[in-house]
Amino acid sequence: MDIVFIERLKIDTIIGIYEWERMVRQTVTLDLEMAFDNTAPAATDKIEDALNYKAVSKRLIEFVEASDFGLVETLAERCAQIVREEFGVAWLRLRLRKPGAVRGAKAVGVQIERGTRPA
Ligand SMILES: Nc1nc2c(c(=O)[nH]1)N=C([C@H](O)[C@@H](O)CO)CN2
Repeated sequence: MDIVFIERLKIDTIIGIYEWERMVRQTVTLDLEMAFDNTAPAATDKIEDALNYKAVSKRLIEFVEASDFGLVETLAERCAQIVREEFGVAWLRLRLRKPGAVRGAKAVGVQIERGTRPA
């Protein structure tokens, strides 16, 4: 199985369950591993045949910047849904970090896997 990945995509958004968190934008980061058969783009050298990581990144930035969820779980789930449905990704692993949310921790967050992992 091939993977196309995006590492530490930084996005500012409204996220959090506390009152103060509804009033300031905080940074989250996204790591994505997306299953994709890269044999076609490798053979044609055409971006149309590839899973375009720039296009995925732009779409997620647009979505996350406009969102205002309470839980990181909800935001992660919605991002995974967009990638799977709009970019035809059969399986993905997504890690959403919220740096600085807990004193003493470098980051907190969630990691989810969705879809069926190809052989
Ligand atoms: N499992 C979760 N726990 C917590 C979340 C969350 O989104 N998922 N959020 C918070 C607060 O918003 C926190 O990030 C502020 O410090 C607490 N626990």
